[in-house]
Amino acid sequence: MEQNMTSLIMIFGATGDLAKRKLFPSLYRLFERGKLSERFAVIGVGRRTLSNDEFQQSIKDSVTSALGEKDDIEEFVRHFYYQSHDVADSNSYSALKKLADEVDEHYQLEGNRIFYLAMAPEFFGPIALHLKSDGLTDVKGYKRLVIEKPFGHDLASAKELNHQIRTAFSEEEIYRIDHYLGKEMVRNIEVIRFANAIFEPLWNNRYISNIQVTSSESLGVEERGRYYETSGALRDMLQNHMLQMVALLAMEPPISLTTDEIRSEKVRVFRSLRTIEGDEVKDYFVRGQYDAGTINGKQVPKYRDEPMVDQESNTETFVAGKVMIDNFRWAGVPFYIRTGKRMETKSTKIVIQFKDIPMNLYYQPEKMLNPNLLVIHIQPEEGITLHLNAKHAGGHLDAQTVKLSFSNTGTNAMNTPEGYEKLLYDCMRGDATNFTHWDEVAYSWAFVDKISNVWAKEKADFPNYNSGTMGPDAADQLLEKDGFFWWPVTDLDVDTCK
Ligand SMILES: NC(=O)C1=CN([C@@H]2O[C@H](COP(=O)(O)OP(=O)(O)OC[C@H]3O[C@@H](n4cnc5c(N)ncnc54)[C@H](OP(=O)(O)O)[C@@H]3O)[C@@H](O)[C@H]2O)C=CC1
Ligand SMILES: O=C1O[C@H](COP(=O)(O)O)[C@@H](O)[C@H](O)[C@H]1O
Repeated sequence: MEQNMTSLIMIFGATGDLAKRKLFPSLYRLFERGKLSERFAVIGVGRRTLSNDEFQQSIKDSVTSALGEKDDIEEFVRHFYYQSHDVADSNSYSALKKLADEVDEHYQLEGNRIFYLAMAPEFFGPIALHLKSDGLTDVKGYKRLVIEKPFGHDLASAKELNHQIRTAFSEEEIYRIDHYLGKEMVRNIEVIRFANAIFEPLWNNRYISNIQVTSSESLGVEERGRYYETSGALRDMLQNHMLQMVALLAMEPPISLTTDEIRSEKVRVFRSLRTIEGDEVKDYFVRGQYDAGTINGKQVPKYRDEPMVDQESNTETFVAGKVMIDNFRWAGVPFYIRTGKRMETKSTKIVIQFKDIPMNLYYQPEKMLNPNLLVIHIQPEEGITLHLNAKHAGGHLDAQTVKLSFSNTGTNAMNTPEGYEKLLYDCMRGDATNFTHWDEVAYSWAFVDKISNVWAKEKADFPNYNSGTMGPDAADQLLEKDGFFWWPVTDLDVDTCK
């Protein structure tokens, strides 16, 4: 794999929220750890007028607010330049090219360029076309395009966008960000699965009864009402982050750990997703929208009262679904997924529930033997918990749940890097494994479009869950009718499992 860390990083949208909250602190952390070569530079692009000094000050502010005061911050920000540039204005790309060429020469960047599009998605296609037509991609080093979500609004618009960016960049040069793929424990899924003799033989429909993936947020839609109204939880979270986690949980072992091999196994999972359409949608998927309620003792408004949200909005802020993977390994095993805003707590967890043993010798009639669970804690805590049954010391032979727990937070708290830091580093190294390939995007949109098409035609009975709860009752009924229930995410905390 290429390890050339010498690069010019051009961030389009450098005055925006994502750049300030995630990208600049992540770049700083790479710098601090010595993972950026001395020969790197960043050109920030935004519409507003800023001098280089003002831009560098905004970088300092962003790093300080995320990571605290840093002694070497002046040295870091010296690598940053700013260009005021309206991406819709075809004439201003020549000034950008001139600056890029000068910076390239000054730092001897060997013509290596990363174009990071941290802007509203309607700009992605036009920027990519201009980068090519105005010669910014005409370099002797590598050129890579990092593109933020959402990648399209549906399959048709995603195809159109893909077509536009493919005129300027090859598939190998496109890094579609899914920041969940930068999370430590999401990356750990394949290691837990494929490096443990005790799990791999059991990882199939003979031993697993169901898998639950929850990503709950206690925050509401905040200031993103305009975007969210056109998106909803299905497009915002399920089409990308949730289905990516399902793919990692369900894929076959790759023959090697190369980008192509891992991607092709994930694509095979997407191809095996059972299509849910028409009348079936209500049997497999539940949508919700938050009402007012109380979170952490604080009263919060309903979704329809959030800024830039329609008073009659039909947008879902919660989605739960039963996903079936129709292949030899997973036939008959439901993957239940749910995600939503203004839920009880911020938590992303995966629960693998194993089937019951054929006969239970160790229970009193009123006690049930608990199923074995493997819990993968993605965030906020990071770790793994295995729920087993064992005898209490000194007691009778009655089985009790005991938990074997590994807490990543306990051993590694200060070193757990932000997902964006890892993904930026991967991109600089030329490792696209944890970015989404076009085929994954296309299959996931095809799956999601069938659901959104049905929902778009029917007015929902919203709001249907109170803020501070785990979603509408129908999400519980989705599992109850299969004889299951959602494992409560709060009781499964890795830190409480000693
Ligand atoms: N914020 C987040 O947490 C997340 C964001 N994303 C994605 O990242 C992308 C950016 O989001 P976010 O940072 O929140 O957006 P913001 O609205 O905060 O920032 C938008 C940026 O685009 C610039 N911009 C807008 N129009 C133009 C134009 N015509 N020419 C040049 N620059 C322009 C703005 O510059 P100026 O203000 O100077 O005009 C600003 O720097 C989106 O695709 C979003 O979906 C994905 C995951 C999380
Ligand atoms: O992509 C998105 O993710 C965030 C949740 O990310 P997390 O890392 O905090 O779990 C979500 O709030 C946002 O709506 C969505 O666009």
